[in-house]
Amino acid sequence: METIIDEIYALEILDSRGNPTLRVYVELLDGTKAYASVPSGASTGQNEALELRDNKKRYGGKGVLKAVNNVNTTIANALIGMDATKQKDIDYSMIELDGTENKSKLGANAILGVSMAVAKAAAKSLNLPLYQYLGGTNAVRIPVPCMNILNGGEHADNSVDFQEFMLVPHGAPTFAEGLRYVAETFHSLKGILKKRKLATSVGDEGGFAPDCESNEAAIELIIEGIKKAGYKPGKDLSIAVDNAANSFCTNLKDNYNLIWSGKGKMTSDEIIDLAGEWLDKYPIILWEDPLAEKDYKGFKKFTKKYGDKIEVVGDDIFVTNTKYIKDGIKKNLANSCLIKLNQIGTVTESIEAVRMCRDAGWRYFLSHRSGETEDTFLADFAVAMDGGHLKTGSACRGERIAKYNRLLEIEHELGERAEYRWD
Ligand SMILES: O=C(O)[C@@H](CO)OP(=O)(O)O
Ligand SMILES: [Mg+2]
Repeated sequence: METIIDEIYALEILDSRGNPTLRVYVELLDGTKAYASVPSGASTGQNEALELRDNKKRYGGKGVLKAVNNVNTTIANALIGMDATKQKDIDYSMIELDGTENKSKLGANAILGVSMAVAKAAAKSLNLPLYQYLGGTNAVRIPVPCMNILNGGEHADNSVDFQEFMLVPHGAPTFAEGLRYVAETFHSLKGILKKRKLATSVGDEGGFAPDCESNEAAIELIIEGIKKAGYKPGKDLSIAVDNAANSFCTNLKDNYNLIWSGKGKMTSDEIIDLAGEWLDKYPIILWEDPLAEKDYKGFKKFTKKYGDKIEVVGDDIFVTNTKYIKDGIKKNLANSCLIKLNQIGTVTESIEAVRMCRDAGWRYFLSHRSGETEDTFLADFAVAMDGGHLKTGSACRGERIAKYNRLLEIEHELGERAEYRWD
């Protein structure tokens, strides 16, 4: 059969932070070639699948030659001869081959690279765009681009504790227009920052990283930017926040310390109340990781209080793992889950996580990592998963723009059939 895997090998390449990652190449018997590159996070959940690093001198211990070797030997030996269109069989063969709970033997980075490259090769061989191969003929919804416009926390060295402030162009008629709304606002915010003599340098995901007097000051700047660009906050564009609360919680449970903004120590209840004040004042429609990953009590309370009004997304708490999502659904810890392919390590398991959310009536939010490459797999995957929104950084970094540009291409290709809506 033509879609039989004939060759698999990996290379060590660099990601957007200048750290090593893997690119995996797959070749099929019919001569089809495809490759995929693996992203990497900075603010990670404790239960994420393991990213295998070399711990040697080169690249300060961050090399991935062990993972490359695992692809070139163990994984290649097992998968060559298998049918690339049998994604589930391929992914579960690797899971079995690894045999650990968190993919620590072969490395989730090694496994994911192969998983994505196999999907790309199969789609190419069948002459289907990747989004259609993975999502079927109904994969026509282009996700609302939640563009990260201001960075803090572990993604920037400024005085903002909350990691991400995103613009959500839900009032736009199409993806292309939505992208224009957010890119124009990005530039208008730049103008405001310049005028105030605030830094216009950017964080890891390309959002601005100025020193702000407080977290509130950051959000006020964004609202000013929206208005200056000629849009109505709450109508054309709203705001999404990712606290990434793990990064300012000393015990991952209930001991918060907002160092940079000077707010200092806060309890879980105080964070929840602060969010309530913000929700009264600002057009926020989505809040990710408002609390740390072990703060189940806080998450539950937050969702009970605000879950009717906004999308409450769990990232570090669920790590794209059905084991934790299932528990979260049972306990009503959130009403949405972030989906990051490398948190779990295979395409199949990411699809299973999406399916579990859908079955429970939850939303799911497709996401890049703060360390990325120019790979556009995520754009196609987001359309295939039909979740309606994705986050993949700002308007000024190539590795993020590659995904947005791919979505423009998909919208163009779908023409009249393309859909764009928030709900
Ligand atoms: O916290 C997050 O949601 C992500 C992506 O924005 O960051 P990182 O990849 O560093 O975990
Ligand atoms: Mg997050």
